[in-house]
Amino acid sequence: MTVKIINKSNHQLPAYETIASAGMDLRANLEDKVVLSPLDRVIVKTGLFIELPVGYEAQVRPRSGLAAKKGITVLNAPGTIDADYRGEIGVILVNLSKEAFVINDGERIAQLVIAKHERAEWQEVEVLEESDRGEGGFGSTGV
Ligand SMILES: O=c1ccn([C@H]2C[C@H](O)[C@@H](COP(=O)(O)OP(=O)(O)OP(=O)(O)O)O2)c(=O)[nH]1
Repeated sequence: MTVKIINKSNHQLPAYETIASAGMDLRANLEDKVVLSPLDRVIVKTGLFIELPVGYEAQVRPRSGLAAKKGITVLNAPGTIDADYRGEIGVILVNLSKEAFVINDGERIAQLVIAKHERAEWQEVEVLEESDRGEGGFGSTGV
């Protein structure tokens, strides 16, 4: 599929032909580096703006390497980019390690996955059909 994108960042988009993975890496678009203290969070701008067709969303997901090696993840993962959003894509990073983390301009901080989603037409009713599980949840079957 084709998705319109405006790139106001200092960095080039990856060439489509070279992307075999589900996610396109998102790079930090910063004038100065940002120091993220332990348990601190920050919205990192990407300089990217997209226009998705209705029925699609984009998900901002963590990178496993940053998470495993540095304890850096996306706080609201997966962040949702709505089809009608025309603003700049931001990444909410949180530092779950015990050391400060430096985010440099151009650093690959997250990845963006385009996904189709259902559009539900909510049918308001008084009763829901019974099921084996019923209202049990949150560990009702044991830990
Ligand atoms: O990680 C994210 C999450 C959201 N957004 C942008 C795109 C999205 O379409 C918009 C709103 O996101 P969301 O619906 O998650 O935010 P909200 O807290 O419900 O705010 P709003 O009242 O703006 O909908 O913010 C991002 O740039 N990055």
